[in-house]
Amino acid sequence: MIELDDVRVRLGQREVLCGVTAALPERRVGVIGANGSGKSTLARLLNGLVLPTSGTVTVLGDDTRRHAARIRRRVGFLFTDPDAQIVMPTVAEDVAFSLRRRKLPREEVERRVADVLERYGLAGHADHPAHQLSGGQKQLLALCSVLVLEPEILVMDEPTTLLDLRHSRLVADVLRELPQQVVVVSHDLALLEDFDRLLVLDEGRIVADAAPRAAIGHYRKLMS
Ligand SMILES: Nc1ncnc2c1ncn2[C@@H]1O[C@H](COP(=O)(O)OP(=O)(O)OP(=O)(O)O)[C@@H](O)[C@H]1O
Repeated sequence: MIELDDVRVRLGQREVLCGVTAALPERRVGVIGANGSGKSTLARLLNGLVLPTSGTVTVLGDDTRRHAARIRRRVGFLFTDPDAQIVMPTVAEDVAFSLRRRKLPREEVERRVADVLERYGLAGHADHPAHQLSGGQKQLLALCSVLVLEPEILVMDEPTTLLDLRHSRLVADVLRELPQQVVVVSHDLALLEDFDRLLVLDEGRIVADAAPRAAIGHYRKLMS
């Protein structure tokens, strides 16, 4: 469960979020809105990467201001730019690196890494240099590196930007099947159309909060 209570975020001179309140128990929540409306900032609030200037963000019962480390362990975050997330030379090493703090036996790490790479179509690239993957493959690798940790909540900031139609569908299928709660910021309306709930942001405020059809209708009107 995620709860935002009158959250304001000021970055520099700018009020980026201006009093956002929402309780989000649904399994799949999407966030849409114009460029610069505050979507990424909202996403980053959910794992404590951004702290509210005022108001509170409560995730899995913890206030992000007080329990940032614990929240970061429980909330996986996928950035738009996978290069920001790739840290090791090869694909398999990069996924294994995510597990370094779990102190698992080497065979267990290898098994989990192989499983997740197989699941997302990267098994054939396990020993390839991570930076030589295509943009879409890098995005899948970043997803593997987050999911291997089995986070309780997954937050994704524009996860399909670099993906072709086939891989976008793969991500949509993954999101449909993942047991954990997911919050996805996206301009890819097709990805979100069967979500449980969509928030529409405009100039730092929630201007619509509804099922996808109604929320996307509101967003289209806003953009026309
Ligand atoms: N560190 C910062 N300092 C000052 N302003 C910032 C900072 N980070 C973001 N902003 C501003 O906050 C506003 C909201 O940014 P945010 O990235 O949350 O929007 P967004 O809805 O995700 O946009 P997009 O769809 O373009 O990714 C923008 O006007 C941006 O310029």
